[in-house]
Amino acid sequence: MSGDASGPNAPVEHSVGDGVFVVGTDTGVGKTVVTAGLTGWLRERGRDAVAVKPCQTGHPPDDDAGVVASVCGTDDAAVCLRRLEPPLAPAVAATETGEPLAYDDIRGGVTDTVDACETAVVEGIGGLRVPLADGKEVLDLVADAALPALVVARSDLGTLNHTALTVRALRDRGVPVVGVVCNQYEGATTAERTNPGVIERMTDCPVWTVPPLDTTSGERVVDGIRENLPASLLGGTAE
Ligand SMILES: Nc1ncnc2c1ncn2[C@@H]1O[C@H](COP(=O)(O)OP(=O)(O)OP(=O)(O)O)[C@@H](O)[C@H]1O
Ligand SMILES: C[C@H](N)[C@H](N)CCCCCC(=O)O
Ligand SMILES: [Mg+2]
Repeated sequence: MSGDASGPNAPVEHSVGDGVFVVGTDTGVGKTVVTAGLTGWLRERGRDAVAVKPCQTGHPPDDDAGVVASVCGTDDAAVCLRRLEPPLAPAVAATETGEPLAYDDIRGGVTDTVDACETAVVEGIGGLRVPLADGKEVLDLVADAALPALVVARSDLGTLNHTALTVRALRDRGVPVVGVVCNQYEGATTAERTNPGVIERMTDCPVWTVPPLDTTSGERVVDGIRENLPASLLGGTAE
């Protein structure tokens, strides 16, 4: 694996078998693509895996649960607990529209869904410090969900800072970090090629790279996650 990243066969300290919170260093880094591919991979292994979007803003056109359902070929693979139209942080979107948005309702919906399925793949909203509701942020929901976190990051210059800050914030709240995915990795620059190894040394996390994928094909998205993340990540009797 180029970039000194951990290989697809690397052992992991934390698996996603009992659920995982897919968090990002920012909005638009690839949380949904990774969530969709991981959920599809778990389901093809026979796991009762369901992706959970706690609150979708910018809806429509943004529809992360719909993307996961399309990749997995079934609406049963994803659930969206709340939708808001403004393409903003949830707390800001709710203020703009005057709609009520209660943190306890969001947290309760997430924990209910986590309890109701074998493997919940919960996707964050933007990055960790995004205002969610009632003065709480996405990071509070991650901590309350009591799941390990998988961090999705950009691969290019600038990601060292964002990724190290994100991992530090998770660990300061006692959230185990499964690893880091450097997404849309092409290795086209010295920064890209060195970033995975530097992130591993900065965070003591395994780092995997996922290349640009054909996101028009659900199969290619699942293939792209299965081929670049370790099977040990799935936990249980992963082959
Ligand atoms: N590995 C990849 N290969 C090709 N395109 C990708 C890849 N990862 C993400 N994308 C594209 O980049 C854009 C942003 O990805 P995505 O929607 O997954 O980000 P996100 O972190 O979930 O964003 P948000 O914060 O809005 O939920 C999308 O158009 C997606 O199809
Ligand atoms: C609109 C789209 N659904 C995005 N996921 C919303 C992300 C809010 C990010 C807020 C911020 O960090 O400035
Ligand atoms: Mg998303």
